[in-house]
Amino acid sequence: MITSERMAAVDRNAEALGVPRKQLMESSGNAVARAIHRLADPEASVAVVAGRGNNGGDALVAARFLAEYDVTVHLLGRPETIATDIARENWAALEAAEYDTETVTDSADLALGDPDVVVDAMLGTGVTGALREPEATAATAINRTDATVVAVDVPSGVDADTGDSTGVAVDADSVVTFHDDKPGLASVDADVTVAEIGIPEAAERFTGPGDLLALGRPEQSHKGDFGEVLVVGGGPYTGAPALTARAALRAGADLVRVACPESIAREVQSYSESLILRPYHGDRLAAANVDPVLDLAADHDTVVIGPGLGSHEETLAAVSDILEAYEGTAVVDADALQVVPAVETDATLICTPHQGELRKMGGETDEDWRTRTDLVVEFAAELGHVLLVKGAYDVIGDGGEHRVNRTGNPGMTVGGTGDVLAGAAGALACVLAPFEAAAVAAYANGRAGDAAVEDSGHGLVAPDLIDRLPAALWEGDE
Ligand SMILES: NC(=O)C1=CN([C@@H]2O[C@H](COP(=O)(O)OP(=O)(O)OC[C@H]3O[C@@H](n4cnc5c(N)ncnc54)[C@H](O)[C@@H]3O)[C@@H](O)[C@H]2O)[C@@H](O)CC1
Ligand SMILES: [K+]
Repeated sequence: MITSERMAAVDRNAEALGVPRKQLMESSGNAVARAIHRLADPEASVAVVAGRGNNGGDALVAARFLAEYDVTVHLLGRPETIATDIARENWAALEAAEYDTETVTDSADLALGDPDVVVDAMLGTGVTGALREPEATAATAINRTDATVVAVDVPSGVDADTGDSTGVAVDADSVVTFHDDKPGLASVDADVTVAEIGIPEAAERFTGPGDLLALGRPEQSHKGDFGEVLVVGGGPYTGAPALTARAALRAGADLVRVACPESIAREVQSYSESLILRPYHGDRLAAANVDPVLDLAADHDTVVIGPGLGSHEETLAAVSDILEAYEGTAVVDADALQVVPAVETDATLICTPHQGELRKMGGETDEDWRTRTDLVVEFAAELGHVLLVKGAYDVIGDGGEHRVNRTGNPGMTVGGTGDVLAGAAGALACVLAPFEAAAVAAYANGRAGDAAVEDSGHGLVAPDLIDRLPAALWEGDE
């Protein structure tokens, strides 16, 4: 099963892998035509009803694969209003080759006749709300025919994710859907065929630019759309929590506060004036700080706990107590990771170990790490949390899904890059589901590292990544 949002991401990733949308449209149209070959005898009459989006584009392609049939293509709307280049190109191809085409600008003008087959390609995953005109009238007209109705991707008017329809929807006999089944089709009373359209498996397995689509564009978001992050770190180390907090800010968080021992507050502040500190009593996290930190945590959208905390027994016990009582979303990094397996919590944790830390948590690693994503998925399931295991290939797993990130470079083994990643994950977890936040953070962090190496060669330091996070998250790669 794949949601519309994930489908759009995978489609974008396929494009980045060298398989552009127009190629996928060709495969989709071909698959629809093959379904018609199975359903109808040669010379049967086929009415293709195409909308102006890519769903319609699929059917415009299908028309070219139906030479044995008597095909008429009805385009709903003027050709100039076709929404995408690739659909428009396929319309132009039909026109140039003098296919039997009609444009319908007024719903009253739709003359379907009495076809043997109707191809419903008005709307697919791009539908929002109830069908408007001329689509609504066309849906009623389609439902009134005695034809076998073949819907492209989803019956028009049906929401691919929920199966809901807010008004009239096409009553299809059969549905040819692409790449993977859609959740909304479960409630549709029709034969559903899933057609492979040549999307490489890597477009789903590897993070790519499509994974960033869920973030939206910076101009669409406003201050307050992201969220507030609390970094709980520092003690024996002072640089780590500062890096984490600065990374969270650059990854979009509206506000980041650092809870650290008062003994190091001045030094943490010295890294950046923009950091807001909430110092707690003492020189390392300990039992007395648990309640004040929990109070602070309750006022934030996410918490990042671990960077620079050290592994003093008292500190680890305090981390356990905090995680047990906390109920929100937390990124757990560095020394704090080792307490996670024994912690019982209602919190949603994103754990970011490297392989050494993973072993310390009781997880299994393998030399051939790339092919052993199952180890991460299984251990994540055992923990009940999201795992982001850092390495040459980062593996992100949540017990069900997994994704592999291959951005980044050997220069990133330098200290502090993990702190940056944890901060980015904390910020992104304010706006994305935990698994997505972890995947996008890994992708962007690696991309920032790649950009840094490209700009200045090797000799990378962690702050180089921080400066490049906004571009890595919000700028296209074409
Ligand atoms: N990876 C993918 O996502 C792929 C998608 N493909 C096809 O592309 C389709 C999605 O294409 P699009 O994103 O262009 O979307 P659609 O073709 O589903 O619809 C977009 C158009 O419909 C209009 N519209 C939206 N809601 C409406 C309503 N309630 N009443 C009337 N008009 C409405 C929009 O203004 C827009 O012009 C899929 O369903 C599938 O058929 C395939 O070509 C292959 C790959
Ligand atoms: K459709």
